[in-house]
Amino acid sequence: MARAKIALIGAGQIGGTLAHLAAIKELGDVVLFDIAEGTPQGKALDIAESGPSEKFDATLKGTNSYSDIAGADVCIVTAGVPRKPGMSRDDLLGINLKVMKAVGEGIAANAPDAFVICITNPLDAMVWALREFSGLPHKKVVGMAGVLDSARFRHFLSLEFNVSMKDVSAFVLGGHGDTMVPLTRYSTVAGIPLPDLVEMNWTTQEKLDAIVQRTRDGGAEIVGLLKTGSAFYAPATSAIEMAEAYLKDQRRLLPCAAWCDGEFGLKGMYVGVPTIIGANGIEKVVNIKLAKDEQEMFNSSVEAVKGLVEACKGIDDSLA
Ligand SMILES: NC(=O)C1=CN([C@@H]2O[C@H](COP(=O)(O)OP(=O)(O)OC[C@H]3O[C@@H](n4cnc5c(N)ncnc54)[C@H](O)[C@@H]3O)[C@@H](O)[C@H]2O)C=CC1
Ligand SMILES: O=C([O-])CC(=O)C(=O)O
Repeated sequence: MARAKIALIGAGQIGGTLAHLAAIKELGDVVLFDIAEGTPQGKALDIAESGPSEKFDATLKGTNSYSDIAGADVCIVTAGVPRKPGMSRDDLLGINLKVMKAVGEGIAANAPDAFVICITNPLDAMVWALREFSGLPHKKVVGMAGVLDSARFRHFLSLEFNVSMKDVSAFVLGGHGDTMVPLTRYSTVAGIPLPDLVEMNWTTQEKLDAIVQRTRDGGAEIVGLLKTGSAFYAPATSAIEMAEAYLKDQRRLLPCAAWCDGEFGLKGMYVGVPTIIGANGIEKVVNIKLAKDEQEMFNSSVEAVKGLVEACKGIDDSLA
């Protein structure tokens, strides 16, 4: 069987890391696309030259031409601009919206059957705009954020409980911004929900609240440390987890920014919810029951995302 083709739109920090991970995991042949001349070609060659040591079978091609992504099975979009210290993700909306238009049209013309994973910020509004510009089916266009936010939550919890990250599961829903909703009730250590662990005196409510806040601020913490850009290793790993679920029809249950039309009482919008990813893309949005306080937090996150989508419509008439 021919290898899968993975197109990476944007060959910056995340794009390069995605290419490296896709090759090492032998998910398929990789095409790195960017408007910057030389960058995708240089990164593709550099990663290809790691192949003899790493012993992977995958070709890597860098390009500035959309025609090279023709027939891609998966497109992962990181094209655009990251934030710097002092900025919010929402400050990127105007500049990255224009990028989504070009990328959406490029994917529609060259890889209309692909499963498209958007990473560009502000995530929930950008995945919505990318879907609108590309015209691809909603179940084939999804945003990466919940896997990353949940991974950060899991990491911080594993430090607090001094247990393996493998035994910590967590769910972060809502928009990928300050209003994201880490769900403590649905997060566990080896199946034991976090509120029970507080009752067992394994941690305190204050410590748990601080971990929840650190999770919400997880992106900004890294931006503050790096100063010149934002996180890229964990974001790339998270998107690869989603791409692998699609390519291998794993039916993973992962939190993603997915199109909700009826689920969670929403009428046609993208926001972070639990999904099943398999060979058809988003196979299902898993409509979990939220407690009153969780629903209130989710509602305010939904309102924040709706505000960003309205802002996109105000900038680009074709989206209105
Ligand atoms: N959803 C999430 O959880 C996360 C989202 N991000 C976002 O991902 C995006 C990318 O981050 P990095 O890779 O660190 O940025 P980067 O600046 O290293 O790379 C972005 C690349 O996009 C390219 N680019 C710009 N306009 C383009 C266009 N029209 N077509 C093709 N390529 C274009 C640039 O030349 C650059 O190489 C940012 O918007 C960032 O905020 C970052 C981390 C997590
Ligand atoms: O914080 C940022 O700007 C990048 C991002 O979305 C993250 O790392 O969660």
